[in-house]
Amino acid sequence: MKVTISHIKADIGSLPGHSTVFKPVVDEVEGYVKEHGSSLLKSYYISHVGDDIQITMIHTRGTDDEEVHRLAWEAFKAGTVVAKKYGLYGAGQDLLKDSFSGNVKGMGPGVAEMEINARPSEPFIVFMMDKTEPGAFNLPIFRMFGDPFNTPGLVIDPNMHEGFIFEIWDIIEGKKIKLATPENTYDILGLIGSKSRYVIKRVYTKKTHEKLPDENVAVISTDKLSLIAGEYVGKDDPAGVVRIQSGLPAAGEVLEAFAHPYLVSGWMRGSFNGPLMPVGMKDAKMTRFDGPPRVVALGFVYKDGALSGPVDMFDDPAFDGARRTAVEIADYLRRMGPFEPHRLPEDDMEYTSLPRVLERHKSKFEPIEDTPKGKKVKVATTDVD
Ligand SMILES: O=P(O)(O)OC[C@H]1O[C@](O)(COP(=O)(O)O)[C@@H](O)[C@@H]1O
Ligand SMILES: [Mg+2]
Repeated sequence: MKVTISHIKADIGSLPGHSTVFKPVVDEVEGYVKEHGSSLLKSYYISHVGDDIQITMIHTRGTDDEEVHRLAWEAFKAGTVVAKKYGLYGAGQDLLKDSFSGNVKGMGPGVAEMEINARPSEPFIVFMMDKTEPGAFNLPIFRMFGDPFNTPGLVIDPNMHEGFIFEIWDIIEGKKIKLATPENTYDILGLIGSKSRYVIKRVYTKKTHEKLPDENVAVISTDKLSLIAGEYVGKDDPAGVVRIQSGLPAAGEVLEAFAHPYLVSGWMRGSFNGPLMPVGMKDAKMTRFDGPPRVVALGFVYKDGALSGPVDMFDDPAFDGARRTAVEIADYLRRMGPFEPHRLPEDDMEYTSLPRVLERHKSKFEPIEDTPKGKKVKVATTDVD
């Protein structure tokens, strides 16, 4: 039986700054989905991380379905009315267009969706991040599906041993490529290490890919708000859906990818590198320096139209160590103030509000005589005999 998992999220207002959602707004979004979604959806779940409201929907209408996307859009619109009533900060922030036109893609909300042939037991985990960007998923998704030091199933389980296919998007030039592990491992890493440009969009199993080319096992939202709006309008806090078990990484293998709080771009004003802290829902609010960036994992099982769960997977003392390390890294980095590498490199700052500040000094720069002008050069590669 084919089903679609559609996860659509947006920041439509928060309090007191960009810390967390406001219950009456979440209730309004939930109420809208409940009232208007009954004929469209088999099941749904509303959650939130930081200032983003997250709608997980199960239906049989396929990806990019106009009515499902409209439902999410209108639910966010309804929530925005409540956010405005209470004067919440950034009310309606991610709804970048005035009216819905067929699909929420390119309109502000983030979307991660996949149409699957549901297995007899269909367990999956929804990961939701705040104060970071889609490329923050590159490292953990690679570790889950490509790194045997994270996922022993790649070595031990004959159903995983062949490896996986990664679909990688160049979100600056709008191009994509599929590369497979283990044979293209180094090339994949060569691309996805540049996480502000190359982002993993989907993962496929090799076994099913030829016969069922659309059947994916992981999908990430890759929407870049700044590229859509043409200016900085908050970060592009991403979400992802990862199917697990039975020939795929186990629940514990996908969670393990977050046990080391690696650095991601985002945090304060979308302009700083900071550690990604795995937290349970009770800690999914952004405080210190508007962060640190956080990730929540909700585990579900789908069967015959119904969703069981969720289980709040990072709400577990086993991740206390990761949280402690994240706080230590935050302490260390914060001492650098506005300096790189705590602050993002110059190229990434183009997508923030800094250019507007520096613009006023542009005409005051004077040439320095007799100084070679620096320009980026390509390093020649030497052929090895
Ligand atoms: O200039 P403003 O409107 O106060 O916005 C600054 C805010 O933007 C943010 O980068 C927005 O974060 P989000 O991407 O989660 O919306 C916050 O860190 C910061 O408080
Ligand atoms: Mg956010």
